[in-house]
Amino acid sequence: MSETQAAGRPALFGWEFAADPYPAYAWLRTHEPVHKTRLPSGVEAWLVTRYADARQTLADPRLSKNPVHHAADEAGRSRTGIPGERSAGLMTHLLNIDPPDHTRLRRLVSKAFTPRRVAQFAPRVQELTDGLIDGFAGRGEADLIHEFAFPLPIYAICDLLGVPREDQDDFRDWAGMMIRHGGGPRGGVARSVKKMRNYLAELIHRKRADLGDDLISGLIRASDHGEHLTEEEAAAMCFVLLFAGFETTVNLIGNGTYALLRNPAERARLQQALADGDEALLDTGIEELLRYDGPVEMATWRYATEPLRIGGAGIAAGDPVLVVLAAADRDPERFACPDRLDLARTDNQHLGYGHGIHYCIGAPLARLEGKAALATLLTRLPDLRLGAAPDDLRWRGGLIMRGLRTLPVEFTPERAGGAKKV
Ligand code: HEM
Repeated sequence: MSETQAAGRPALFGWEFAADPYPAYAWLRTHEPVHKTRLPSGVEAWLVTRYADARQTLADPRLSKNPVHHAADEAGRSRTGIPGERSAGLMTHLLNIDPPDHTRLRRLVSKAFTPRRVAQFAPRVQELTDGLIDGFAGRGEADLIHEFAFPLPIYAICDLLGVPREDQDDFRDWAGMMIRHGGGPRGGVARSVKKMRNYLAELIHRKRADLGDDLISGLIRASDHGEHLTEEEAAAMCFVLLFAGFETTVNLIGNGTYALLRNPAERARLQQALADGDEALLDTGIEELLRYDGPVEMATWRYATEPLRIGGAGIAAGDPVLVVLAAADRDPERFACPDRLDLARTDNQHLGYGHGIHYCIGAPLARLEGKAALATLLTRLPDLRLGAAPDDLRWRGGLIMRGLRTLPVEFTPERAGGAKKV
């Protein structure tokens, strides 16, 4: 790398970067596509920014998901995970393990996420979506993150797991603590994770005596039929479903709505298609919103188990590697006019759900929730508009996730429509 390139390299990880990281990623893709950086936490990691390299890296078995391969921590403790968690065993989950354990555990939950099984949730997701909109439709304004995007996925995941309705508000509070303090003061996160862990252990115990049709009961059945699933692994599974399925979906709804409000022509096109009863644009549109400004900015941590090369860069054994999905999905080598939002885009094999053996298991549920949320908002609140200037909006500062702290909106209450009969 020449001095001029180093001098021209834009700053990463500041507030300005959080608001719009795409110009910095475009620079990296061109000048240093595989770039070693020091993260705000002090950990050094490689950022992979080109689509072709990103896709290959996500599927490379020489990169482990197990933090014990992190060279910077000989004691085997992850400096990258949630604090206070490793000892509790909740971190021994799908995103932190490799085959054969990964293959065994993933097979156990994959049945819960077939498109057919997930489709059974459609009426409940629609009911939740309408109930939340009913809560603010008469007011003419709302914060769509806190009043809409945030509660929807948490209730949906609770239903999927089989958390009784009367306990779901506790879950909402714990999850809220995790989101609010993510990357900030650590005590709050550790406390809510501990509460969640204790609750899950107790729930698994209770379900054993009264099995139902939910995911936790399915996991218990599997463990009773010789699938070698320990109670700790079952709790870790519930935790990863919450952890991976919650803030991601919040951000799909938040970033997706924001992108539509900032692209009025595309939004009008989608609104018209929905009014005509044509859902094809919603199907391609949700994928485009994932590509254009997806919820997961970087895939989770990977560690080189041996020296290897990515896009010409030499990676040492033990080095952490972060695949920047947000950069790869705007790569002009792969996508025509990548910075343009085109809801009808069909050649759109984006990496928003990852790639390879860790590809998002919850994608069918996320699609269902994202489509219900956006279609219902645009249909019931036809003149929805931003309630703040874009420059006044703040983005969460975390490394992995990309999402807004708040999304103030306004609309005319008299024009708000009622819930569709399902
Ligand atoms: C729009 C919403 C979502 C997005 C963008 C998303 C994105 C992703 C991505 C990028 C990965 C791969 C991470 C990596 O390889 O480092 C992943 C994995 C995963 N996701 Fe999602 N996700 C979403 C929703 C969900 C939901 C709703 C659930 C479950 C309720 C879920 C459960 C999981 C799990 C368990 C994994 C780990 C799979 C494995 O390691 O085998 N996700 N997700």
